[in-house]
Amino acid sequence: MPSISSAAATKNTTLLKVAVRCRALTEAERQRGRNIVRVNDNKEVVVFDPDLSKDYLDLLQNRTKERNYSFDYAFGPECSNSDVYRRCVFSTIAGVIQGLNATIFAYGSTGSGKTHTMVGTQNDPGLMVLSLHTIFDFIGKDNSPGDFEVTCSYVEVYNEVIYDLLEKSSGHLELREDPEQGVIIAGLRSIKVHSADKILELLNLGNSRRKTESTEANATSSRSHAVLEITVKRKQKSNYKSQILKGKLALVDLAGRQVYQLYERASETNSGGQKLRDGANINRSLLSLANCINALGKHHKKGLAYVPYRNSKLTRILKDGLSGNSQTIMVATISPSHRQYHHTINTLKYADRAKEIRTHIQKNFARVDTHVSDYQRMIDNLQVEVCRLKKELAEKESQLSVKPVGKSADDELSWLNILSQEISENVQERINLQKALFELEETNLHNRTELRCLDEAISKPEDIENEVVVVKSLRERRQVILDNIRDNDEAGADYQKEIETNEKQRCQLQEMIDEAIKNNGNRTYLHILSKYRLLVMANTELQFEIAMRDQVIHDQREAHKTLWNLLLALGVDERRLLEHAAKNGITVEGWQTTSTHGLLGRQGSPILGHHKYHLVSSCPCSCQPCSGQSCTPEQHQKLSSMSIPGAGHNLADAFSNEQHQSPYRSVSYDQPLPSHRRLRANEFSCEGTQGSTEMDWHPHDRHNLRKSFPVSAVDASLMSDGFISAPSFSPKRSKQQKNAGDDSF
Ligand SMILES: Nc1ncnc2c1ncn2[C@@H]1O[C@H](COP(=O)(O)OP(=O)(O)OP(=O)(O)O)[C@@H](O)[C@H]1O
Repeated sequence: MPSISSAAATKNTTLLKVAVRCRALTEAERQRGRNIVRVNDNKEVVVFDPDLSKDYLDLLQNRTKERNYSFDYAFGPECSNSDVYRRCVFSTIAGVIQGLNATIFAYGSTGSGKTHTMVGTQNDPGLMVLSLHTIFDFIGKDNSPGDFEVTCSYVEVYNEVIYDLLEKSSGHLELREDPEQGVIIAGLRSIKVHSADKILELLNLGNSRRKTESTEANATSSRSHAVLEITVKRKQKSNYKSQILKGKLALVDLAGRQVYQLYERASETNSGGQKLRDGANINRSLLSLANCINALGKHHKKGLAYVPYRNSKLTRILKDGLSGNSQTIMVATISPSHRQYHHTINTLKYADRAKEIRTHIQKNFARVDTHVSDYQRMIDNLQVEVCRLKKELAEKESQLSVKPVGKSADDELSWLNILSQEISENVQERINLQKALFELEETNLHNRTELRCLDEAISKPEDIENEVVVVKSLRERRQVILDNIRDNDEAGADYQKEIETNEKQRCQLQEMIDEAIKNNGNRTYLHILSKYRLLVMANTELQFEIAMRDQVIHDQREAHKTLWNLLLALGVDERRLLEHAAKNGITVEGWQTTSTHGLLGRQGSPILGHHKYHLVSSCPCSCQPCSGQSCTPEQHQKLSSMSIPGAGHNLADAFSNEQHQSPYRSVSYDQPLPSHRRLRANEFSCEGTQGSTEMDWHPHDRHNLRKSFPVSAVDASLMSDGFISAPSFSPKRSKQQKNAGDDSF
């Protein structure tokens, strides 16, 4: 399975581009209000005080609510969608053809013009439509050798559930994390397209399925967030190599409602019932987005603040666009009406903060990775097995002669469906919360390290001459770090509470199942039900393991690349290095000693041989700064002995430094485990899963995985009764996993 990875070329850090677009007053607004927004010089936005009684003196004495902002671009009511596109989007789309990622999202209050900007109308097509035309224009004009493949997907996030807008009746889709591709939506259909017209057809189809509602502020207010993703793959072949460049464009139209709808006056929405639930979920996403923008905005000014991507599906989907590999453009839309003053200022405030957000851009190249594909295959097989069991279950249900007492077959089946869905959501939520805690700990680990360094520097400042000034600035930084640690700890405590709630919910579901089994005479039926349920959980667990394992592999690959580049930069004699490596039983694949070019310009990153990979990744060795325990003396000896000529480092140090970047490993080396991550031995009592889920992880990671998936008493009793077997991981799988584990740990 070819996997796409970012090229080894240096990452270019870039700032988020922010454009503000002010539409004209609508007819209704004109009747009841007046214009208080002015756009100057295509960059500046002035919002006047809506209170006309304020005068020049108030302005001088800073008593007015007039506000002034400047952005990368500003567009007034006279500008069309194509003006916005030409000036601030077009150049970014060109990059997508070259293998770069881009994200464009519209942000603003309800009725401010997000959908108009992103989707547009027949006469004034929006950014989605214009971008697609550009992509196909570029492809049509491209004369360089290589084939293009364009695919597209379109999803909506409604009530914190993801639906495929290109499927007639899409089920719930789940998010999965891949360290190389970022967050991906599992099971999402990606359709190959050959022309812009075809995508536009799909876009229209998807838009017709999108959930909208009529509000006072907007007759067709979007109730869901929509994400259109276009992927452009370009296969390049030459005599010597073939590679795939992959650019990705995400175009996002956020749902209506205000970020701060909680404070919104009732007169503006008059919504109730189901609408309130939608509103709460829309707000959850928008609030999370606003919180992420806040955290990212201060990230570069301040210390390491935790960015709460995990708090909503939307922010998880947008994570790459907000801080990863993407050139991102935010189009903040505002209304000029004086009645919208607070919404306008709120939007502009976030747009202003977003100007500080940094992302990086680098080209994405494909490479073949059999290691990950093995796992992918396992998941696929499990999914096939789940489908088969589902079918079997449905057939069994229809044939059942003995129905559960007091319930019709239909009732029973829908009960099963609801329960399965709830169990799946419960597990997903727990995984998400556990990951959030991992990340929080990682962030605070960095903060605490910096705090220690600052304390040392404050106690003995090196710059004696400027001591007062230096110590003052160190103290300020110290305070920022302390604030971040406190904020992160608070967020951690919240996640902890959520995990407890989630556990309680799991127990309730368990009780419901226990009850049903007690009252039900049909054991064959229960056999299938329970096996099905276990398989679903096993499948989810595998996905979690894969995500974590991939993360570690990814970090190690990065470490390898860095190390080899470092060696070359230091002028190491390649031949001597290879000889030395060979003497130590280390093989380096994909390395041609005759070449005089830099390593990564030649064949991509060399893949280290099996033995070496094992050594490197299992080496949280005792040399500084690592202080782990799992490196054997021989392994450590081998790594330490590989000193780099002319440099005061050795390989072990170089790898150790990189290793600390893995969010799943570093916490466990030198920090005591927080209470929520400690093993409770009796939770992992399922005989059947032992061995099958045994992984070569750091023990703490393994414990966490197991803690996330305690096997139920019901399953255990059914197993002991011989009615069900353990989650069906085959011995082959165990072996594969073990080998893979050896490979990477
Ligand atoms: N720049 C513009 N030029 C002309 N009309 C516009 C412009 N922006 C918005 N409108 C009109 O204003 C109304 C509301 O716009 P739109 O539906 O795009 O808002 P929205 O921000 O997407 O709202 P919601 O968040 O509620 O979905 C629509 O009738 C739209 O046609």
